Amino acid sequence: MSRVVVKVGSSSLTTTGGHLDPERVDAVVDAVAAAAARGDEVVLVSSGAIAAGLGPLGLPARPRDLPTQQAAASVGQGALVARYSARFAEHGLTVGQVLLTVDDVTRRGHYRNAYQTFAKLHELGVVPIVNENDTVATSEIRFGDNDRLAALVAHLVHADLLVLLSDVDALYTGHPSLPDSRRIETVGGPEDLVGVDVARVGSAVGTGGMVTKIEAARIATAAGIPVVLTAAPHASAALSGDDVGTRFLPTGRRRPTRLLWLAHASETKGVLTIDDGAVRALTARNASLLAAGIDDVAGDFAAGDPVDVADRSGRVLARGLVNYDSAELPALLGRSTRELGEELGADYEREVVHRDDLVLL
Ligand SMILES: Nc1ncnc2c1ncn2[C@@H]1O[C@H](COP(=O)(O)OP(=O)(O)O)[C@@H](O)[C@H]1O
Ligand SMILES: N[C@@H](CCC(=O)OP(=O)(O)O)C(=O)O
Repeated sequence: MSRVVVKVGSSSLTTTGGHLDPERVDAVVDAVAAAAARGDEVVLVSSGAIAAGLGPLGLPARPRDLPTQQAAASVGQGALVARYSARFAEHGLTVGQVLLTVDDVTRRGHYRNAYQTFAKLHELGVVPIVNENDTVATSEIRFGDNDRLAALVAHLVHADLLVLLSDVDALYTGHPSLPDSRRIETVGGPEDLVGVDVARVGSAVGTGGMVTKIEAARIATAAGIPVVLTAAPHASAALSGDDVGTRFLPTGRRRPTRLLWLAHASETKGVLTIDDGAVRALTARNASLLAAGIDDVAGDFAAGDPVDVADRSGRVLARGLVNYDSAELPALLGRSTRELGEELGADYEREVVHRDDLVLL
């Protein structure tokens, strides 16, 4: 038995007219249901909420402004899940909708919640259908794309495989419409992507094109999870382990889950610039970041927010969840923990970023 995260893009589920294409949704469901029948646990990360909401709202194209995108997502997500529920039910399977925002997976309490939700759904034999919570996500808190969301979910649920389904059957050396472009069968590491042209944009309804898929594959493979990228009609073959599409091999080992979210999912709210001694403490000794090693604070953040940690040249070397508000930090900079404790009370002896909340990049 293996645990698989399958991500399907907007262009594989909807018509150009902005409606769901029931036959294509059904084909994805049938492939997932067949894998579930073999004993696999599948999490489906499905885009398509915005694309499926266009037709019902009479919108001719994907709107540019956030409020209209949110409205379209609100309409389309319902239609999407209704169709999924109906088709999975024909296979005797129940689906559960999971809508995530960045906060759900970077804040400690929320993160545990998300993990437990997936664990319970699996225990109950439910197929989770995940999307970003587009109707409430604002521009600052958006994952940005579902390819990355799928990679992070794959890590969260300890998946053995991530399958990215798109409207193109593989990664090609250049845009697939160009005559010289060839299919890339295997990507063993970043060196295999040198010279591969992914610059041209994707479909009209999708968001990321190939760039976000490669980024998602990088996140998943770095965490030890292999990735197969192929077209939706090959879903069944990909889930059976056949040689289709492009396979990205693992390049690294699993890391603690919450820190992976922190490294890849969060939009940071500020920057702490640290001195050379603090750089050494963080990188060589895995130490916590103390006020004494901080030169400068930029941004507007509250305790608990994710921030970048940069050296004096401005290079970002770590990310962490900060323990103080941006307003109270400047008065603490450069001062020892003991001094702060004596002057301001024990509450000020806490690290600025605890090492458990810090991930080196
Ligand atoms: N080197 C490449 N190999 C494959 N596809 C590419 C490449 N460069 C750009 N693309 C484009 O990326 C598109 C897939 O991205 P996108 O439309 O965002 O998909 P989805 O909606 O499935 O997330 C393909 O249809 C293709 O036009
Ligand atoms: N959350 C958005 C999808 C965003 C997205 O990444 O789309 P796609 O590039 O088609 O995977 C939606 O459901 O419309």
